[in-house]
Amino acid sequence: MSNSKHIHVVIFGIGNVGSTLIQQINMAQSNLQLKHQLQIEIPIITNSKLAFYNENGIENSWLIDFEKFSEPYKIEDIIQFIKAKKIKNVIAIDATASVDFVQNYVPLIENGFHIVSANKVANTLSYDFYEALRQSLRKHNKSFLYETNVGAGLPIIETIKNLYNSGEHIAKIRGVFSGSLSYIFNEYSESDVSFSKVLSQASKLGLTEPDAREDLSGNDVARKLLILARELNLKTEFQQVKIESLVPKKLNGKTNVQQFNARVKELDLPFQKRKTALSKNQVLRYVGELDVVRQTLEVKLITEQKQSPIGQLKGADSIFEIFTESYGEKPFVIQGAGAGKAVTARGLFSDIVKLSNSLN
Ligand SMILES: NC(=O)C1=CN([C@@H]2O[C@H](COP(=O)(O)OP(=O)(O)OC[C@H]3O[C@@H](n4cnc5c(N)ncnc54)[C@H](O)[C@@H]3O)[C@@H](O)[C@H]2O)C=CC1
Ligand SMILES: N[C@@H](CC=O)C(=O)O
Repeated sequence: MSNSKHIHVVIFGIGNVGSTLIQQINMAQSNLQLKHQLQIEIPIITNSKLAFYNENGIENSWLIDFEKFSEPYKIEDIIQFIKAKKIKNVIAIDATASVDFVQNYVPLIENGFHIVSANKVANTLSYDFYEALRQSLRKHNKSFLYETNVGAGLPIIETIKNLYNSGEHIAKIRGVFSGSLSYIFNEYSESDVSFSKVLSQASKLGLTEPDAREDLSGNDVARKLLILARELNLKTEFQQVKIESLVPKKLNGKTNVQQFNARVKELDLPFQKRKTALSKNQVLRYVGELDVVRQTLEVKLITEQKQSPIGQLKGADSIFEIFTESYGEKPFVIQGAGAGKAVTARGLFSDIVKLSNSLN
């Protein structure tokens, strides 16, 4: 036990992904110890308002402990606790979808935290923010891993980075980038169930964003495209992504999530019309395309032949077709579950282990 490396993980956001990560870490302890001489402790867990602290690491009773003993917090309280208890090797996990939370990244980095994030927001704000974050990481010698930002647990970002760093010329990345939209259109195209019902199933399975309009508006796919573009050193902004939104204007903007959910049946008729217009061999798919040569990014709903690789997708699978110089006309393809709490939490866990291996 004494030779183990101790890693401390502070989890922000204990929803679908965050709570599954806690379960996966708890279940993997003896294996991590045996194979990697690694002990991962979780001294703090939080939701948007409350934090629960245990300097020795939360226990299996964490859910009840959180309900009973959590208290309101500010980010300074978290930093202060870690400092006061002299806790080293600390990784902040962002398992929120919060725009506000990413403003904490730089203060966390300045106070010794590494970051592992499932939240796409930090990588998709302005390019100035993107750069400032990386400057802070370099200055404080800290790491920021975010493999789950694109394709959940699939190794997309690392693959793209490795290809790019080895000088491979990537011309285009095309595919179905969203697990939830994949599930929605795979199910909807094949079944007689209404669009709103399929959407609600996707949400119950933990596939959608906390606000499903983030998926339906195309914003979530646009973010993924932008993240990949920036990995390829394109200084692109979110506003440059051409987006086809599937949310009618009247349900966007002025309605909140609850109001949208209450009126979601209004989506049924327009989607039924699109479905009726399909021939027997066609399906609907929401695709993204990053054309690196032209520097264009576009996300849209298309009609696809059932027999094509994109047309054949099942479940919540994503597919990424990567066109490069060495692979020629035939793309290099990565396919698999592109959303879901278990695969996403596993992706975060892999980032934690990867980062831990680089720490002393
Ligand atoms: N569910 C999935 O399949 C995938 C999710 N992701 C990303 O993972 C993140 C989490 O997704 P889910 O767990 O499905 O969402 P969720 O809605 O189930 O959980 C989000 C949690 O974040 C908490 N939260 C919100 N604002 C916060 C703040 N300022 N500080 C601390 N906690 C805050 C909420 O209270 C909630 O506990 C999102 O960014 C999502 O895009 C990424 C890949 C796949
Ligand atoms: N809503 C997203 C979740 C993961 O990023 C998706 O469906 O891909």
